[in-house]
Amino acid sequence: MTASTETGGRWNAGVIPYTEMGYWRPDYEPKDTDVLAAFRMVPQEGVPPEEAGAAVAGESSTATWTVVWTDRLTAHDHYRGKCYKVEAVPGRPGEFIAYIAYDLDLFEEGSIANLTSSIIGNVFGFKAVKSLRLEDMRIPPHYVKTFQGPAHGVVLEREMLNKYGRPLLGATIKPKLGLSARNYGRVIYEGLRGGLDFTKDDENINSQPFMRWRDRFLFGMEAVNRAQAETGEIKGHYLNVTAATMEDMYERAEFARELGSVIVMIDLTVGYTAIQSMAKWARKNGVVLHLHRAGHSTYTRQKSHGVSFRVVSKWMRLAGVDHIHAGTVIGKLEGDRGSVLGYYDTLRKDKVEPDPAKGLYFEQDWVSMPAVMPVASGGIHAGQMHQLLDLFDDDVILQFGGGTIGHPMGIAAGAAANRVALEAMVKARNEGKDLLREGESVLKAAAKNSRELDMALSTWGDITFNYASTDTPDVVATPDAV
Ligand SMILES: O=C(COP(=O)(O)O)[C@H](O)[C@H](O)COP(=O)(O)O
Ligand SMILES: [Mg+2]
Repeated sequence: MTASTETGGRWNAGVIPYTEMGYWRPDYEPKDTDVLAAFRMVPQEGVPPEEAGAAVAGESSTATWTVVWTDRLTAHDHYRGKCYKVEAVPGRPGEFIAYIAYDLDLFEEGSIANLTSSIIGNVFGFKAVKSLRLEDMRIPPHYVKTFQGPAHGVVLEREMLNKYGRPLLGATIKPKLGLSARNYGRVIYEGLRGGLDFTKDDENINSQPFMRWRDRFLFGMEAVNRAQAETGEIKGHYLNVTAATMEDMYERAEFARELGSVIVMIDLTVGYTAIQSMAKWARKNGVVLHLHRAGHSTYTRQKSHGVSFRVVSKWMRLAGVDHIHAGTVIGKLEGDRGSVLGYYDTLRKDKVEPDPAKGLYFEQDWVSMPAVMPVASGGIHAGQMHQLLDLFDDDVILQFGGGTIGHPMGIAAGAAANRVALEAMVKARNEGKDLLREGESVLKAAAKNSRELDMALSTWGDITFNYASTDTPDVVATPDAV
């Protein structure tokens, strides 16, 4: 391979191509213990795809831009990332998928920070590629087993809550910012007594001048306790403990636990190490850990550059969260059906098969690591209950912020509308009804006995966020069958 030295200086003119440094290995058979990655790449003009793939493999493992004296002081072939296949993406000229295998020895056990510093450390700024997207990874069981995984997981969470056989219901308190702690507590109480299982702080509620965290926790837990006493059900409010330092986060989480909260919340913005620390704290203290994926769209939304959310989902299951926002398909935020269902499979199944329609490139065996409860949230309402149950089945939290707190009859009525719609739909599903064909009539029949649901349907029944579907589906490449 000499083409990359003939590119007039655009890429590595005059230096040894990565293909010749041992990073292009079409003969290589990935081992069961290898970490595998599928990168979508658009090579720079004049850079052959094999050279671009080899460059990505090199920079994400051992290489620098030239051969160094010290290479031979290591078991170099063992440590090199190996690009073993490059495939053109059908119908997308100039786009390729590079498959790279990394030996397990390249990674520290149980560390997302270390895994990501390797795989996405420098390569996304590399001149060999115009753009690069990490589409999927295969984490071998040997590496999976070095992570704690979800603090509790779906099965244990249901035991803690004593709630089975249906999705859980939640709501994000709105307006996002500005409520005083006492009024905030009132909204929580109304939502929970009306029929929700959970209410939730929003991603940007931390400890602002209008409501400090301690007051939010006190009024919030008073509301939870009152609603529990009244309904006889276990309820929770996700107390967001996101803060500037680990010390602050631990202090807030400890206080939440002392007040008897079953759940605390963090944002993805706190970083991988902080997430892993909080997952350990959550398991040790018997408190469910909710993760809001705040900030993810900055690098997950573009289809040609960044990191797919299916990879972030994998990292977060390893890191140990119990809940993660994973999309709605039919709500206000982007996410095509195939890809979103792929995220849900990644979070919930024990063995995930490769599936091009869901953007899943590799088989992923979680070797009994507990499942993460996905959260469908963002612009959904009671009128979509049949679609939501059909899409996501039982192990999901359906979260309605505006769709509870915007109800014309009040917050408790908004919560009741969601609970009635959900229970009617679960019953219909259990009786064998086809949710997509018969769901709307089931909802209308249930609304005859519920003024709250009737009002929700007449207020929001016709709302569909069609503009969400203008996003390009996230699925185009042929998946690898390893
Ligand atoms: O505040 C909301 C939803 O409010 P509402 O229900 O009023 O639209 C959440 O932050 C979004 O769900 C985040 O998005 P995602 O869940 O996709 O990460
Ligand atoms: Mg929000």
